[in-house]
Amino acid sequence: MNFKKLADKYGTPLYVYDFHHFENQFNELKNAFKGRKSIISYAVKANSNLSVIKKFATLGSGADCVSIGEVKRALMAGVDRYKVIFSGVGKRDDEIEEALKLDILMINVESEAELNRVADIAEKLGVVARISIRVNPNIDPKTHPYISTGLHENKFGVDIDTAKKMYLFAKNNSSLNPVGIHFHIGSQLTELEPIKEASQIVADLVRSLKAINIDIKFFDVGGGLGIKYKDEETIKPYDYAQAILSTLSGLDVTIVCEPGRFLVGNGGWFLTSVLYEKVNGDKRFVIVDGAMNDLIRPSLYNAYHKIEVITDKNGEISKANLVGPICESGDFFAKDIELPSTNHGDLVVIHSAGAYGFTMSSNYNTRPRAAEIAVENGEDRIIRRRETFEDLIACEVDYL
Ligand SMILES: Cc1ncc(COP(=O)(O)O)c(C=O)c1O
Ligand SMILES: N[C@@H](CCCC[NH3+])C(=O)O
Repeated sequence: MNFKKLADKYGTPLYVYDFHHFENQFNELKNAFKGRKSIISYAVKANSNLSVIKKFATLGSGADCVSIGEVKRALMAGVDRYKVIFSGVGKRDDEIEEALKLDILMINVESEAELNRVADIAEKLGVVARISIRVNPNIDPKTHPYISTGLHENKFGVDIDTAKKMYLFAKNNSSLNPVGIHFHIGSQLTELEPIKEASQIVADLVRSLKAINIDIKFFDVGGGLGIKYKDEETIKPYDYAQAILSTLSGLDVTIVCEPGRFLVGNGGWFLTSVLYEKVNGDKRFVIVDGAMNDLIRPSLYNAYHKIEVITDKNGEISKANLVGPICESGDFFAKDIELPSTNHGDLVVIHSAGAYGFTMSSNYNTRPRAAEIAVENGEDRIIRRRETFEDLIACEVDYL
């Protein structure tokens, strides 16, 4: 990837995506489930650019969505409505209503109270709601606490006993059709055992539901597959699939898998340019034109992203903090890392920025968000133009 050329052509800060990487990741995971009925439903939250979703749609992907906005993005991008799932602990009535009207595969319900709302809204509309229930298996996924979701202390899903009650309620309600079951224990998972354990617990629940004539068709294992940011041992898709399949003996279910980060994380880079260097006491800072509003993962999770500096200055390498222009001390991409001495305008490439990069960006400090570029078949094209000041104030009224 010629980052310098792309930065010169489109300016910085800039997100660059390699669509071939996305395709390879998708195919590797899909092939891991070969021979079994499976749907890969891309978790749109990881990178919701319409062109990215469209790329996955053309590969046959479904979409895992967490707002009606994401559902609409998925459908606009050409995802088959019968591969769209709508999850989330706090769906509004209007979101549930719209999802039912759009006739997507299933609404993934996360509480008894929500199930009642879905039933009432479906009845009012005169439709039958296909639902799945998100089970919280109380398994420690061994990841960052902010992105752990499968423990009872997390807000997601319901415990097994509540899930059973909900399935019985759904079975006896003519506006509900319980077609699926779901779990998702966390993100950036690098250990297989917790996934297998969770899958076993949920598969056992499917068996006990079968015994009372509740026939689950979609076994949704969530997302969470981790990627290599630094030197992590990651889970191989084949081993992942085998671990899940080993829990499903005797069950005729379609496996639904909702990866986000695995598909796009390492196919994205964030490009930013050096503005200045300075030294405060004995602390060296390299200040760039990108900031925490563009890529918040280091500030929010202390996440590691590999940093590469492209410079022809032949200076010394020394420790520095790589920081942005935002008025927060938490605005950094890396702290105390070895960086070469730089010139104004040198390019800094931040790796593994394809997932939860642009989608978590904001306009803090009235900073227009970066442009996004797709690279495919040796060609680059813009898939989101850089925001302007006018874009940022477009919704503001009554100020004159
Ligand atoms: C329900 C659900 N599915 C899928 C994902 C995608 O996760 P990841 O990007 O870790 O694959 C998430 C986010 O963690 C999620 O909450
Ligand atoms: N935003 C997180 C992942 C959250 C996954 C969504 N449930 C990250 O950047 O790692």
